[in-house]
Amino acid sequence: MSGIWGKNLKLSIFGESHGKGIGIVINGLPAGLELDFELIDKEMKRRLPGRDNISTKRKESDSFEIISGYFNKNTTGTPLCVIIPNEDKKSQDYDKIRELLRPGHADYTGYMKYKGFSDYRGGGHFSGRLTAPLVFAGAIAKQILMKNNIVIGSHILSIGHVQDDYFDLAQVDINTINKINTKEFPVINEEKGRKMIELIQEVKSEQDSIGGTIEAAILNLKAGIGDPFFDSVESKLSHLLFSIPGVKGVEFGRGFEITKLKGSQANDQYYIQNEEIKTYTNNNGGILGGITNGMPVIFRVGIKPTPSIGLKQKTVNIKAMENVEIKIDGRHDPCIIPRAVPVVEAVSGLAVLDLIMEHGGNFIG
Ligand SMILES: Cc1cc2nc3c(=O)[nH]c(=O)nc-3n(C[C@H](O)[C@H](O)[C@H](O)COP(=O)(O)O)c2cc1C
Ligand SMILES: C=C(O[C@@H]1CC(C(=O)O)=C[C@@H](OP(=O)(O)O)[C@H]1O)C(=O)O
Repeated sequence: MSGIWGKNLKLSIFGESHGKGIGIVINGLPAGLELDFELIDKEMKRRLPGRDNISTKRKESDSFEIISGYFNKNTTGTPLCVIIPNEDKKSQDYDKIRELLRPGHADYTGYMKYKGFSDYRGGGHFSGRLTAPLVFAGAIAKQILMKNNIVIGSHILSIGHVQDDYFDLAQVDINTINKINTKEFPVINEEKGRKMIELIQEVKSEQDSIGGTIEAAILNLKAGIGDPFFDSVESKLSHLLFSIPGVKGVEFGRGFEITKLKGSQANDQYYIQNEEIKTYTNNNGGILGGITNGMPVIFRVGIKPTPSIGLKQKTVNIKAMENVEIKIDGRHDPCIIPRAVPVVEAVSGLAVLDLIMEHGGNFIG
């Protein structure tokens, strides 16, 4: 069942973009955790739609209600369920095109899988809106990880061809992350950040959209976490990262660039610092044999241009079985990347928490 994920920490997401609400049930949280609502609010705001002129105009507050699993200001250890109401639905935009398949969105595949019965409004269950509950759950994971000194940070690495500086794979540290965290538009090179915003505004004025990449780092994961083969750290992270709508690629360390190197250039050579084993370089992104090696875990996520664009496109009417043209009105993100940054961090936190729980629950708390 696609809406359920996890081994030790189990997630079940539900809802549709234009239904009553969306939410998540989190199983496996430790009992006795006082939730950090300031952190949850902060993370939810980073993802919020309708917040600036480079995101969708749909205005949601993403205020949430915890239905179960929280009592007397503490998690109970039983399933924690949260609901986020949908407040700003404009379903008439979708009535007009209900039989026309939006190129690049999940209209056709969803129609085939659910035999035409799925809620098509606002992308239904496929909508990027369902990343709101993921951010809620991720904020709880981040809180638990932070107690254990594990920090996750990320920046926008590229929008179209405009490229930010890369993380220094072996040297990225808490100062780098803290500096990015203070920025509204999270980039290392602010000049490049301005160019990215200009590009998003340009494609928006052309009724088009643009894609890009996000680079993320997980700091202070001890060596020895993860498994070979099926539950490798890369597999666990990728599973959740590819669950984010619009994600088309994930690469670790030097990524595909490593294929162009010789072994002598690619291998991360060892040294000892303060009785800890480190590597001079971090081309493998902190993972060897599916297991953490104590260096920062670094990866990049590639996200496609938003499928719903205002420009005319060729498509079909699935009821009439006719070739037609489609022009999509409505409130769409001209670029998904800025709003996906907290989502990438959230799902990474959830994957890491699940991995760590595998290594003994007493690590948490
Ligand atoms: C935060 C976020 C916001 C998104 N906003 C939009 C949007 O406004 N319009 C749209 O067509 N797609 C948007 N998407 C992408 C679609 O949901 C996604 O492309 C679609 O469900 C098909 O899934 P796929 O691209 O993974 O194949 C968004 C995705 C995310 C993560
Ligand atoms: C509402 C959100 O984003 C939505 C994601 C989305 C899609 O197709 O993914 C389509 C748009 O929905 P609507 O047409 O109803 O405005 C976005 O606004 C959100 O992220 O909270």
